[in-house]
Amino acid sequence: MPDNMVQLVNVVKEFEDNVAVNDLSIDIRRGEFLTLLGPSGCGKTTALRMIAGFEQPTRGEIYLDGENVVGRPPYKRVVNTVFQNYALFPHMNVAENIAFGLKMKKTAKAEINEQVTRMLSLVQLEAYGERRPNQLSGGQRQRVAIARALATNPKVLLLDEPLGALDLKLRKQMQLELKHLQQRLGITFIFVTHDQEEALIMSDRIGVMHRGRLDQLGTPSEIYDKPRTIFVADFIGETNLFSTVVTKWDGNTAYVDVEGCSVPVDGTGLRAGEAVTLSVRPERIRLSSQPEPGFFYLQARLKERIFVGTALKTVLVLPTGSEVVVSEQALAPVISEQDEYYVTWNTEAAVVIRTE
Ligand SMILES: Nc1ncnc2c1ncn2[C@@H]1O[C@H](COP(=O)(O)OP(=O)(O)OP(=O)(O)O)[C@@H](O)[C@H]1O
Repeated sequence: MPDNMVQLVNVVKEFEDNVAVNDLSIDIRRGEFLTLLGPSGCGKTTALRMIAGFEQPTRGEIYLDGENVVGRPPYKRVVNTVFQNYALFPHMNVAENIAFGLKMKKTAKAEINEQVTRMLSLVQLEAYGERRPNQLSGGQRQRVAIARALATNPKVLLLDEPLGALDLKLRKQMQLELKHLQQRLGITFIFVTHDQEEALIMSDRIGVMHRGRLDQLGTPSEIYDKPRTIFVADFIGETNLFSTVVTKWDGNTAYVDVEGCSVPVDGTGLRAGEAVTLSVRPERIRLSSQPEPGFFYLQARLKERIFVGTALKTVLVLPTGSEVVVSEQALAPVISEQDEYYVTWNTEAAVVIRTE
């Protein structure tokens, strides 16, 4: 049994003169919750539709459970899809909706009934079998859509922005529900979203897509803490980017110039004269009213302080006019309000991104 449940090998999808997916290679493990994350138009839905069989790749191969499925229609693949708009049949009740795929497969009636009961209980809708979709809330409809997709026992469930139509509170609740459901079932989920927080919360691994390509594949903490491209650093969470040059290198530590100040960074793989970008998360920057002894500092002018519930965000302006954002826990002792501040950070807080 291959370890990888889904494999895309150099997959390209062209629509007339538009390249929607560009040389995408990705291995998705058995039982994994993998999210394809990226802004609108980056190609994530097209990638999912090719795995489902609704689109065929222009070039490249797609393997499901070890078998090349290019050219095979959706109903002959071991996958099922849940869409954002539920796509439930309005004239059928919940139980009939869930039974639909099994009926098409000519499953025996007793077995269908058993499976429908199992699925209703899985999504906690035991009492709703007789209802029509228009008698359900948005969250309940989406649970029916998930139950319907799981009823035929697919090896892979594909989910295309399935929580997009729900309000924020319900969406957060469903994120955890779906994650727990996936853990209980142990089947592979491939989830598509443009919401980075949703991806961080739910996924075992995230593939960040940008202009049809996979920019980075990693665990949520790898993607957040060690972004490999400027796009990933900027798209996931909030960050401060400083584009700079390595001025000095002594083996372990390199020094880069930020606003005329020599700032130490991890020197691994760098060389003097190389152009790099530093990414420093707002919560990793320290703000003080005096320079901290033993640390480099950048002097900055206060622009505004914004209270965002759990955090206090401070926007400062550096001498060259660029801005830096610092985020502190709202409960942390607030230093007195003044016009000038000093900002610094620990060496390991700055992620060095090599500029290509
Ligand atoms: N059937 C099609 N014909 C022509 N172009 C298409 C077709 N489907 C998608 N595209 C184009 O391919 C690119 C990728 O689209 P895709 O829907 O995969 O992006 P996405 O990342 O899922 O975006 P969204 O979140 O907005 O759905 C876009 O430029 C889109 O316009």
